[in-house]
Amino acid sequence: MTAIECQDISLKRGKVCIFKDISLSIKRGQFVALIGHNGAGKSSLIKMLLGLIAPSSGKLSVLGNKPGSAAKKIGYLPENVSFYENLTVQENLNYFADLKQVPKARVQELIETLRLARVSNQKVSLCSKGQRQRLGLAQALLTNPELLFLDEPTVGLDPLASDLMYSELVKLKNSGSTVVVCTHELLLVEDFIDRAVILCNGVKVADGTVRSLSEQFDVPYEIVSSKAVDVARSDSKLSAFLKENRLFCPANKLEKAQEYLEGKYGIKSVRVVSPSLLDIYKKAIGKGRLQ
Ligand SMILES: Nc1ncnc2c1ncn2[C@@H]1O[C@H](COP(=O)(O)OP(=O)(O)OP(=O)(O)O)[C@@H](O)[C@H]1O
Repeated sequence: MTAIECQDISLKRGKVCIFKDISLSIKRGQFVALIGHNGAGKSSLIKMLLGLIAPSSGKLSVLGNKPGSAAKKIGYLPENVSFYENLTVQENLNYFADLKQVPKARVQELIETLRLARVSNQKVSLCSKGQRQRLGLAQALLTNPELLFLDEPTVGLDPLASDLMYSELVKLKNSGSTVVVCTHELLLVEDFIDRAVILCNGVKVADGTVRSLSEQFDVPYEIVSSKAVDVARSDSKLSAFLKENRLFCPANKLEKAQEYLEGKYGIKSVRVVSPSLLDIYKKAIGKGRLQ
């Protein structure tokens, strides 16, 4: 079952083409990062999937419906979330819970889970950035959404607060929901996602798992083993992978190289480090900018 299906969607504003011919299919239960440079079109794409803006051309469906028609099943944490500043954290959540016809017990549950209990009776105007973001997440999670969009949710958060946010998102994903997060924090997000979609100048330049993107953009894995580095120096099958005394192996040759190291040299269970999303991003964006 797909959560999001886009076919050749384009968005124009006047003469400006914000994005062009984007096709995207996201399965239910996937955790997807939408990444790209400033102005690449990420927020516009999310707004379109929420039904807040209409595409200029192309077809799209969200949870099997027209965007905007399954609002109760969809959560959204915008980039700049706003609240009733003179109401407390709890009063704000109660207000949104009433609007969305959600029982108050859910508000209490989220206050506990997202560690907002200490500030639940504090006015939002007095909340810190991190507390506001957690409140934003609580608001987005009120209906236990089947699909959740988050636009730069961890900007300005301390490392533990970011980690808490992503842990909650993984829990939501593990319960079967689809999570789409738009972010610049590649180092932070790479451990949590199933897949990355990279936009550049309004064009989708990459889409896949870290493994598949590593193959597509030729960003190698590293085999971290001093024994393997030693044997590679005098083995013509491995020496091409040596770079400054480190062993970098293309994704599509990784298993073969490991079998070879074990079979020929008895070097077992080497540590393998996958390429970072940042390295993949640099290559993908480099190619995208040349198009
Ligand atoms: N209503 C509009 N009219 C004209 N141009 C627009 C409009 N809305 C957005 N844009 C332009 O579309 C492009 C994409 O904007 P968008 O906010 O989607 O980018 P983004 O990838 O989310 O950027 P950032 O990472 O900076 O948040 C930008 O160049 C922006 O100036």
